[in-house]
Amino acid sequence: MAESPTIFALSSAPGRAGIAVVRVSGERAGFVVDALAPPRPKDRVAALRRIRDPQSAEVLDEALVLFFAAPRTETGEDMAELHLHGGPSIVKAVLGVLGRQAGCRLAEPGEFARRAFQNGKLDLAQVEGLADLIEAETEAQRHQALAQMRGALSELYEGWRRALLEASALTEAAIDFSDEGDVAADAMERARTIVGKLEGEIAAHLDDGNRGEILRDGFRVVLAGPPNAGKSSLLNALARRDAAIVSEEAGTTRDVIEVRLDLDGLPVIVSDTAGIREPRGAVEKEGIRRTLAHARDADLVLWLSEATAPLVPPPPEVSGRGDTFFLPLASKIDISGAVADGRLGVSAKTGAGLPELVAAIAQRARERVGDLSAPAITRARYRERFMECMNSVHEYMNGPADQYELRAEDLRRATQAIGRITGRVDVEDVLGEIFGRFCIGK
Ligand SMILES: Nc1nc2c(ncn2[C@@H]2O[C@H](COP(=O)(O)OP(=O)(O)OP(=O)(O)O)[C@@H](O)[C@H]2O)c(=O)[nH]1
Ligand SMILES: [K+]
Ligand SMILES: [Mg+2]
Repeated sequence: MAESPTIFALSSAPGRAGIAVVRVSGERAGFVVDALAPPRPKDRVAALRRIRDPQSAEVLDEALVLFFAAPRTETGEDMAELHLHGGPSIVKAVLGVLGRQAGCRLAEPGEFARRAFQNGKLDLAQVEGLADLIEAETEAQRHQALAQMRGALSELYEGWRRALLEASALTEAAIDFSDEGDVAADAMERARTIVGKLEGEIAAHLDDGNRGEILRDGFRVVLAGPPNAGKSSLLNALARRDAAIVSEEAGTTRDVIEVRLDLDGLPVIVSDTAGIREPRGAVEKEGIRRTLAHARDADLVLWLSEATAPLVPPPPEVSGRGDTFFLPLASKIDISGAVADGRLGVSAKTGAGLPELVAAIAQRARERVGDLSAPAITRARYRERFMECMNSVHEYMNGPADQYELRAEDLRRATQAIGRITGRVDVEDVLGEIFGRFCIGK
């Protein structure tokens, strides 16, 4: 087999910085250090070295250099790190010299993680945990991503896959002993017990109120209500900046405007929307359509109307999904004073009621996300595979038990569906999609 190219990339953020870390991975990583920064440091020991262009002998920088021998490395290959001074021209020069070394080329996005996967260092669910960890903005997101990267989901899913393999072995035994009716029936009965237990566990995992995905992607709050209720003013007060245009003219907001907040470590996305009324013109009509579409998908709709006006009844898109998704608010209580009709009163102008509102949103988000330590589905990709798995499991449980071959096929499909999540089976098709979303150097 031809030697796979040695890859390199800037792994720290681009731009001016105190330090820039360039990583190298592959069979030639050690030779690269020998050529650019001799002598090669001892395995896993940092050493200060001059970085030179081996052709011109020009000194490019003085840097900390590390060499890590395979296989105890992140990618499973030989790796080197150059901790350069973080000037863009130094980084550019060093990357240029690396590109001229035999067998070396710039890494593609996600290629370090891809090699870690291919060398069995991480499975796919762990790789996706790593991607989430890099993206994490809040504490709870970081916890969830770190647990996933360290294998919390992988262990759970592998356990289920092993149980399915055990049931498969029993079903195969039934096929082998099909002319000994008792033995075959007994094996099928034991397999059925295993699959029945699994069915319950996966059903519970699927029926999680999307809490893992909400934590990963954010709890979606939509501000809606009649025009001029003060929605944009409230958004700005929550975001503590002028994110949306405010004016006394009804129908100011047309496009949906989103701000991301960190409430108690939970990611919350608040959207300001167009006021709902009989639209005047095509643009406002489209704005209202967008408001209603967002309200239907929201985890919580804040229905805002002025404190002095009685509660305007919300459209069914807003109220139809029940109280869990709906919180009525009374705005501008600096003018009217408190309200007595059960609405939570707020003033964007004075800030009155905002701490209570923030607490109420955080409370709802916490309820939806639930126990943060229990592993939850974090991606639609996993949910889809589990639905496939469950279809086959249902076939298995409900199909005639004495049709052993058909039941064995059900289990094969169920096992394969779970295997696709962690990358145990034919995964080439999903690899590009997953690793391509990483940035270069990861
Ligand atoms: N006194 C007082 N005035 C407010 C408050 N919030 C908003 N207003 C005023 O009410 C008017 C409408 O505010 P917006 O925030 O634009 O209302 P909106 O609901 O976004 O309006 P549309 O986008 O047109 O639907 C503006 O003149 C604001 O200054 C408040 O808490 N107190
Ligand atoms: K307005
Ligand atoms: Mg507005």
